Amino acid sequence: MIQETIAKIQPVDSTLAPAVQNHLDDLIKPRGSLGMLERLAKRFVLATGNPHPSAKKKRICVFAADHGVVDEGLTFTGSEFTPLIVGNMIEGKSGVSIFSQHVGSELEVVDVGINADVSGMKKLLQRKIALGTRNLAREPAMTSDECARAIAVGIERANAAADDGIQLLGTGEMGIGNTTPSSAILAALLPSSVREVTGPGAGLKNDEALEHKIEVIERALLLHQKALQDPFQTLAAVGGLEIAALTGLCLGAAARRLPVVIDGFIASAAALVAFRLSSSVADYLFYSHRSAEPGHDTFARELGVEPILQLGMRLGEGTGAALAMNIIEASLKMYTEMPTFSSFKVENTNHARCFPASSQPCVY
Ligand SMILES: O=C(O)c1ccc[n+]([C@@H]2O[C@H](COP(=O)([O-])O)[C@@H](O)[C@H]2O)c1
Ligand SMILES: Cc1cc2nc[nH]c2cc1C
Repeated sequence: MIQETIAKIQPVDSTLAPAVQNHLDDLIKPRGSLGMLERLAKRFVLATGNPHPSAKKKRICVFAADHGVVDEGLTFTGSEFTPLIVGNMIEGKSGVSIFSQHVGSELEVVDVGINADVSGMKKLLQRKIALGTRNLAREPAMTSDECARAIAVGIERANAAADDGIQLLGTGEMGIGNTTPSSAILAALLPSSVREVTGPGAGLKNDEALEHKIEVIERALLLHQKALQDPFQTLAAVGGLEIAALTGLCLGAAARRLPVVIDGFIASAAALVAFRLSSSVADYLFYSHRSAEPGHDTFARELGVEPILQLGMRLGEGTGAALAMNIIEASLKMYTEMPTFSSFKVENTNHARCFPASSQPCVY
């Protein structure tokens, strides 16, 4: 299923880019004056191939799972918070539930590996693969089979969204301990030093706790050195079930030409794996916000991506993805609803781009 999906992912047709840019430049406004909104609309039109784009139908897919590596004492809270927050999510009470309602997005919450019996949570999609991962500091977090099954759940949810007519997908996750596998993935696949991509996650007691987290990840990367040659094996060795599902969501969505908003730090690690499996995935991804988790800046710089919001957020769950969805939707309304110079039969004033007049070329 994974290889089949990857085979379907096509790069966008960049020969359409000049026509899209011409339309943006014909909209009745000074050229480039809507800044990033213009780039967002262009990316969306190219991703979907639809000259009349819409993001009215939105869905955030949250994957939840636990992590054996919490045994190393790398988190402020215990794994019991994972089912607790997931319970809040499905009852409309967590950060992502409130923000997704605010922006008019559907919310889907999927268990792929919570270390608790959550079968009584009726609004939770039950796709449990294991009761969390194994401790990646001592052994591979997942078997290849578990990792492939988690990716397949993500692909399944992307296909379900596309079949339901969803026009914009957002990622979300919940999993105490999941910044550790995310940092390990970034360090292995960017690549970068562990220190540069490791931070406090949801919270750490003190600087020594951060040093301990760095040391555990460095040790894990040495232990799994062989696996790090390959993105799938890296994901299995040092990743997480929800991270693998998010990788699958990115792959599945790209195969269906369905744009995806990547939430913060953890989702970015999942997107990186997808990108390393198929570089064309990048054409379908948007990045909601600059996570306050320090390693996110390294990720954004190395991949040359442009997060939309900068609000000091580091909650995860899909909170940033929810907020950025409305901005992307606004950019599409600009693209489809704003009149053009041509329609008014007035001269396009865009040759007078700079004010005050300057001998310097304009940069947009
Ligand atoms: O996505 C982010 O930018 C982000 C940054 C820090 C923490 N989180 C959330 O906090 C949890 C992971 O933090 P930790 O310290 O338990 O590894 C997990 O449930 C994430 O949703 C999320
Ligand atoms: C309370 C809490 C809420 C969260 N939401 C996402 N990760 C989280 C971690 C904690 C600890």
